[in-house]
Amino acid sequence: MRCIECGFQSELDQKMITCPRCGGIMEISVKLPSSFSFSNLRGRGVWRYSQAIAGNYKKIISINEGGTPLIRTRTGKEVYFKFEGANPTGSFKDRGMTVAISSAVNEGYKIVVAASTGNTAASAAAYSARAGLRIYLVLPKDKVAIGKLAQSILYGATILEVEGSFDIGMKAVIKLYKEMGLVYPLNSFNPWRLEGQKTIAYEITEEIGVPDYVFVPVGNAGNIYAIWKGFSELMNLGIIDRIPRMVGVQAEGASPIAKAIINNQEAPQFVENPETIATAIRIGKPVNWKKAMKAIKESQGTAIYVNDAEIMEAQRELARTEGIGAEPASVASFAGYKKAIEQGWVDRDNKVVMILTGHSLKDPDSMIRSSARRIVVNPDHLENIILGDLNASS
Ligand SMILES: Cc1ncc(COP(=O)(O)O)c(C=O)c1O
Ligand SMILES: N[C@@H](CCOP(=O)(O)O)C(=O)O
Repeated sequence: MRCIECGFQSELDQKMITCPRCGGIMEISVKLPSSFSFSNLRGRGVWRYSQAIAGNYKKIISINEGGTPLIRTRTGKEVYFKFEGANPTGSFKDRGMTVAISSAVNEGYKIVVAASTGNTAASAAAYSARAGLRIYLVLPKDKVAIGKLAQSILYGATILEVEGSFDIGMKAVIKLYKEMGLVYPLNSFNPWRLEGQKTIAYEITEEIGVPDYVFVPVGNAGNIYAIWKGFSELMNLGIIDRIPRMVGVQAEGASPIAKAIINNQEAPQFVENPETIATAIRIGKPVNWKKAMKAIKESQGTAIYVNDAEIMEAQRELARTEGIGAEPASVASFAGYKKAIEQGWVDRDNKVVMILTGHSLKDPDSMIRSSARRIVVNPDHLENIILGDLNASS
């Protein structure tokens, strides 16, 4: 393990979450066994890749996460959507949560905590329930999509609401963890969680080989790093000979990393009051910014931002042309891809994967805002509507 801030190094230690020397964010290095081969793996989902997941797990808390569909666009091009909405609680967070909660259980913790814009909360609450752990969730008051809040309530979490943005809750959780060793933190500054999320890269590689580009929505910025880490591990072992360019996509009103990359700055300027319709990525101070920028730079990728109108248009287009329902933050990847095509730095013939991070049902309000054809009818004469349409189109 190595601290990304001060360079402190340690043997793998599953109790270690932040740097014991400076409190910074830790990276976990994994050397896959030289015998690693996709053809020898058994089972499906995250734990199919257990040889690659750092740590010891006497007991695994799983709800059969991962193994999500990689859906090819109906245009027939080599363009794919990795639909993370198909995870047990409807987002990619479940991949990380199975590993983080299993670590918490194996290390003897009884209480877990997370700050969240909603998806981490729902996932953490479900896995805590399955593990029999007590969970506290710190949420930005009135800023969490209704489906996610409903999930957290259903799974029995204690919900602590704070005024202001997610970043305030995130800071409070880090402080709580550092000052009160009793609680296990489930956010993505916990590097063990990212060990689960990196399996997205393993699944993509096993199914279609190496894409040219992977588009990832970026909020707290752990996932883009985790996916890059997965590809890097496979390349270090010689299973693949290159890694895809990682493209981070942020919402314009919450885009510190994208702006830093675009403006060629070493570090982002944090956003005090992030605003976007994509509440899941309404984050102004991403804790993993260093890891995300490393992933982008080392993969020779880039970052881009999209505005709320582009996000909502992408959500509609994805649903109405591909039949895939994803929440606003999720479709930032598709909105980013469309922009990259428009700007001409991605070609329609490139092999591309867009990560659709969460299910549309998470945020019903966003779907209801879409233009809809809703007609009050006489139930005895439904045919009038259809015949009228046929006449109009002939
Ligand atoms: C649906 C969704 N997409 C994307 C993200 C961004 O992921 P990350 O925080 O790992 O950048 C989140 C949460 O942050 C999310 O809930
Ligand atoms: N969108 C996230 C924000 C927290 O991210 P995390 O990956 O650090 O837990 C959420 O769903 O809460």
